Amino acid sequence: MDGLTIDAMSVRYDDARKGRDQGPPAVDGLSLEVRRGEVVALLGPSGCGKSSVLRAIAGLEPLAGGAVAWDGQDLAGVPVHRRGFGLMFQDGQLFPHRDVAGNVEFGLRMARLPRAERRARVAGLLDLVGLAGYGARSVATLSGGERQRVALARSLAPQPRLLLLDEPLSALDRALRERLADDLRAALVATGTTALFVTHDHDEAATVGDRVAVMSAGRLLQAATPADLWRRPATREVAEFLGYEAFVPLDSPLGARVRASLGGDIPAGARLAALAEGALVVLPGDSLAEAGALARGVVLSSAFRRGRTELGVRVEGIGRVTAAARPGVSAAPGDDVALGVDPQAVALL
Ligand SMILES: Nc1ncnc2c1ncn2[C@@H]1O[C@H](COP(=O)(O)OP(=O)(O)OP(=O)(O)O)[C@@H](O)[C@H]1O
Repeated sequence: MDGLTIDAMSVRYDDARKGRDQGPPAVDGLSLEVRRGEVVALLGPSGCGKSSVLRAIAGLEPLAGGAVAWDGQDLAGVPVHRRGFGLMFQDGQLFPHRDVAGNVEFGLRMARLPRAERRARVAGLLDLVGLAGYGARSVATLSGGERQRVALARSLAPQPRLLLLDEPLSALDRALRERLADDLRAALVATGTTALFVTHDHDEAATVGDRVAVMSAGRLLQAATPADLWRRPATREVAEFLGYEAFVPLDSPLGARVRASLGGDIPAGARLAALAEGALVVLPGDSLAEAGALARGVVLSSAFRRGRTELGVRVEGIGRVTAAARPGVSAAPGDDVALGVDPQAVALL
């Protein structure tokens, strides 16, 4: 096997209050592979054990069970600095007394790379992360986003065989995070870097990762490409975590109408339709009889978000959902509306 193999990894912290080996482990028998050149996003809620997985891969945390291997070679007993892995954290942890180039160059000095080669590599990396010409700037004068770009260039500089990234964007504001997620992916792909990227944000995971591994309570729930994960979440828990907000049993009267609006394409064994935000669409006028209409609902709230009107609607048999309004459709709280379904935003479980 090429790249990283995590085989049934467990990580356990001693809890002085409960005594040794009490309670569930922080990481509980997790297996995952990251092939060479692949970027895998490890996605899960706060406290599910993502950072513990990274630290154990790096060798900063002992394994309570299982194994970590690189290219098929067990890393047990290999110290942190001999693993050839890089780490990047939420707060880039730059050296405040060095300028930008000095920060990026740090690992290359350690590796005793000749000066001319160091300079060339630093310039190339600053260009790659969108900071060409910033070399002589003091890091104290940089914005949060620029700092993380420097931190990325610094962790790419020694060409680690695996880069471990722990929520590197989570301290930034939303717009910046989205832009940096695109740039981060581009930099990893351009350098062919094998990477494991930890995040609690499903959009970020799908932007950065070739595959997304979903974790909950120390366990791996599913690993798949972003498109497969979104289309075929393995369980309701995965679907909920991806942002599916309502679930309709297919054998209910409402479920029958969801099936009808999806056409004939229902896999055997599907029991539940998961509706993403905006899967229900408010139709114009009094059009329950119109082809594609699904149900009626009462509008509870209305908000303009991301260029469209989103309505909070109460639907019998589902509860409160976020419905999108078709262009030209206006509805106010208290209105009784007809709803259709957007098949693209429905997954079957
Ligand atoms: N050094 C430690 N000592 C004791 N318990 C710890 C330690 N580090 C983590 N834990 C516990 O292990 C569990 C997993 O923590 P971990 O930091 O790996 O989760 P996470 O998914 O990375 O969370 P977050 O996104 O909030 O950083 C948590 O219950 C946490 O309280």
